[in-house]
Amino acid sequence: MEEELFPRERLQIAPGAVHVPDWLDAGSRRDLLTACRAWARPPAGLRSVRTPGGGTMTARQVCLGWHWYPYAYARTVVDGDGAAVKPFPAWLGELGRRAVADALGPAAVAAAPYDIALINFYAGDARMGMHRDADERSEAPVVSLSLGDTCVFRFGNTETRTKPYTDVELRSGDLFVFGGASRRAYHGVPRVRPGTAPPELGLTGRLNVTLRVSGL
Ligand SMILES: O=C(O)CCC(=O)C(=O)O
Ligand SMILES: [Fe+2]
Repeated sequence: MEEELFPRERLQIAPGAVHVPDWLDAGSRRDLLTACRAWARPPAGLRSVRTPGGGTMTARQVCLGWHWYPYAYARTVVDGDGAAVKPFPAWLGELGRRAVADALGPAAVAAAPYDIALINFYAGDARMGMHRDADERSEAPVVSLSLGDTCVFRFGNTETRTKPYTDVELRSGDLFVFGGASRRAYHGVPRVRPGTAPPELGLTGRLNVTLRVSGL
């Protein structure tokens, strides 16, 4: 890996929202990618998400534990092949709890276990519009892990899709956690930088895994 001219430092972007660069070690990045490739296979595999307005999200998605579709959760892929959603593995929940403890401190770790993963795959210049993660009943922090291409992650406020917001570069191996006062903040991915994935990982494109507590 290329040396950074200045090491990237962990940064609180807003109260309860923290970016931790290079949180995943090399082995964990490889293991998570291998797992994502298996989860992407049918049944209940990677799919394009259609929105009620008639659009299609440019990032493709696969879910674990609960299936997300605009704008609710189900146990089967109700807007796809109808198959049962793949189980949410215990090791992923443990990773989520460790991430929250590292980013926000042990007191921020939710009592309820993580039970949802949404895995988004951004090919080429796919992106994601400003939105809130609002279909979970739990206020537990959302844990976001990134692999592959670098993106611009826009983290805003709880009131509007517009300014004020902060743009953060998320790179392969980075962790971003948002909970507390930031749990319902608008956020999105205005741009991915194609071709920026570190070659040693062997991923073309960008993967983002968010872990959530459903409260369902
Ligand atoms: O890809 C990302 O970094 C964000 C994904 C996201 O906001 C979501 O899945 O709700
Ligand atoms: Fe989100």
